[in-house]
Amino acid sequence: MKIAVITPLFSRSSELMNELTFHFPDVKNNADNRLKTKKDIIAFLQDMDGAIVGREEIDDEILSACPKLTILSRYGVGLDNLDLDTMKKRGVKLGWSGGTNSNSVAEITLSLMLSLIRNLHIATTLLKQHVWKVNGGSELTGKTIGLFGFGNIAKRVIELLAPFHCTILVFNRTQDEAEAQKYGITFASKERILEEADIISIHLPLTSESKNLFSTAEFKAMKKSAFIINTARGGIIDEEALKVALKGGEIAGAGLEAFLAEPTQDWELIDLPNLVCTPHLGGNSKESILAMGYSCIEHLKAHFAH
Ligand SMILES: NC(=O)C1=CN([C@@H]2O[C@H](COP(=O)(O)OP(=O)(O)OC[C@H]3O[C@@H](n4cnc5c(N)ncnc54)[C@H](OP(=O)(O)O)[C@@H]3O)[C@@H](O)[C@H]2O)C=CC1
Ligand SMILES: O=C(O)C(=O)CO
Repeated sequence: MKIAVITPLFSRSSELMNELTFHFPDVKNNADNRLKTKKDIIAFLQDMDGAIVGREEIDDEILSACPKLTILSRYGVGLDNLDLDTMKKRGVKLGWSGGTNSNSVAEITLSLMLSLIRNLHIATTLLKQHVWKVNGGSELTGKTIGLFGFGNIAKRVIELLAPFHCTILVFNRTQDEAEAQKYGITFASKERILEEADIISIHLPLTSESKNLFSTAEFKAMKKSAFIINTARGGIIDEEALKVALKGGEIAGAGLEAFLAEPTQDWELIDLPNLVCTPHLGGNSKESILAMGYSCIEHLKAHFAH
């Protein structure tokens, strides 16, 4: 079987590459990230039986040009870059690595929460400019947290928040009351969360329903003292509206880990003092790099064993 590794992130780990080539000796690797266009991806995938993909866009045009492909194993969790309908139509299987990076993202979410509420990002910036200004913010303990999504990452965030005794309100598509009791949360409407939350954190996939879920009206409905965090996908927050809200003091601050365009070039947004930001590193701890990779290899092994 010929396996393509499209995402250069996978081959950062020699352990993963060794394991993959042990099971599949015929591996083509995009280690130097040279696939820049759709044409490049098609040429790379053309003769392949399976592929490990990161966040590269794989659409109908690519799939129809690569008829030998029978599985895409996703190195990561979000599926917004894959045309799932076409994959189904063409009988291309999906290897999904759900949960493999949830602790990693949840820890970054907690870091962003603490940074925002205790002013760490602002204090760091000022001190590096040799300005000694003391503003220790508020404590996270006892605050009301609004989570959008109740999947693997949101549930891990809830577990990590346990020692902080927060009130946790959750907006989700489906509402399982037994799970709500288990996690000690309350399902709530978007409106209630906007009105009551001290920190909102987004853990939804990017879909047509979640695109621009947070825009001007939502920021106006939030408390002026509230913060918003997005570790999910750019596009769920309207970045133009966010800039206006952050500049105008409609909300107190934001934590962004995912951006509309990545790498972002929106320096007007990045330079805002009440923004704390990371370059989409949430799912990339040493531990999750291995967990995502081994999950991909297991998908390929199971698929080609049949
Ligand atoms: N920054 C990073 O490095 C990473 C970012 N991510 C992003 O985070 C997202 C969430 O990850 P994860 O928790 O693992 O995913 P899960 O699939 O475990 O959870 C997704 C949750 O979103 C809910 N949901 C889906 N669509 C809607 C909707 N339209 N309205 C309300 N709720 C909805 C689901 O509801 P239901 O219970 O009904 O299915 C589910 O609770 C990923 O899709 C990805 O984009 C993921 C990993 C790493
Ligand atoms: O798993 C994901 O979806 C990520 O964004 C990180 O790789």
